[in-house]
Amino acid sequence: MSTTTATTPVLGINGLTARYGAATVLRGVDLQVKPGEVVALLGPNGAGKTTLMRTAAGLVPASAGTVTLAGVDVTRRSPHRRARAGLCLVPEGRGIFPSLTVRENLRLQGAPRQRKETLDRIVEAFPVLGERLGAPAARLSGGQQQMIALGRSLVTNPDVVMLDEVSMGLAPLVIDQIFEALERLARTGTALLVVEQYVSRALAMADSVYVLSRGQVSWHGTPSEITEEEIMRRYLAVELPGGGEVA
Ligand SMILES: Nc1ncnc2c1ncn2[C@@H]1O[C@H](COP(=O)(O)OP(=O)(O)OP(=O)(O)O)[C@@H](O)[C@H]1O
Repeated sequence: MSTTTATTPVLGINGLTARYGAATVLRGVDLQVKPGEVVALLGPNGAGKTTLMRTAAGLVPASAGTVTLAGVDVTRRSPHRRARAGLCLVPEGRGIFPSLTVRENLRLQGAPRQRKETLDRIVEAFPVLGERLGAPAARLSGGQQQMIALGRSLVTNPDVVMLDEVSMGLAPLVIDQIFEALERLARTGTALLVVEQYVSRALAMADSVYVLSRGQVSWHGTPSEITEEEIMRRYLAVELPGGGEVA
């Protein structure tokens, strides 16, 4: 009997290195998402956050290191098999099909037998989608389109969902709704790895925080161990009013 099961991460990233051609973008990244945990992944533009998620999902090959799902090494598995093993990526830009209806977008994944049940669950989480099931996704607002993307992540009942800048381009009120939906999702026990430009929102919901700088983890801890200001000033190189130094 294993005594490590309780702490085995749902998603384990170990010494991960990835490159585009000659450019190395991730350099030996270690990151763990434990069951049911919300992990925020922060860092300046170009640090490699999207690449980390794409490599975990199998869309970018790892040139060194491993990706594990519930302790199982999936580094050489296809994106499809990783999705079946419980990993879901909600990409930046939403990845929905504008000309298909809301219902069709939500039905693209998942076993046909469970479609009705799944659709009910998604509509329960995002009631506004229930009112627009027959409409082409292109006719929905940006926030509603993001709800489709999030809804699709529920279809396969994943153990861990990676969310890349889900608030991008949305109005504050809509972002509130999206984050409420994420918190509901987290409460059901789904682990989340969240890349988010709004540091305060990310810190408010995270159990664990990683800061990535130039493809390496530059800080890791809990939100109680760091302030938003410190992250902005030391790691994101954002000049704050009052003349804070830039790292
Ligand atoms: N398909 C690609 N081909 C070549 N280089 C790429 C590709 N995608 C990203 N890069 C480069 O890899 C580096 C990391 O990019 P990535 O998008 O992972 O960073 P990020 O932290 O997500 O940044 P952002 O916040 O701007 O999305 C950047 O220098 C970027 O220009």
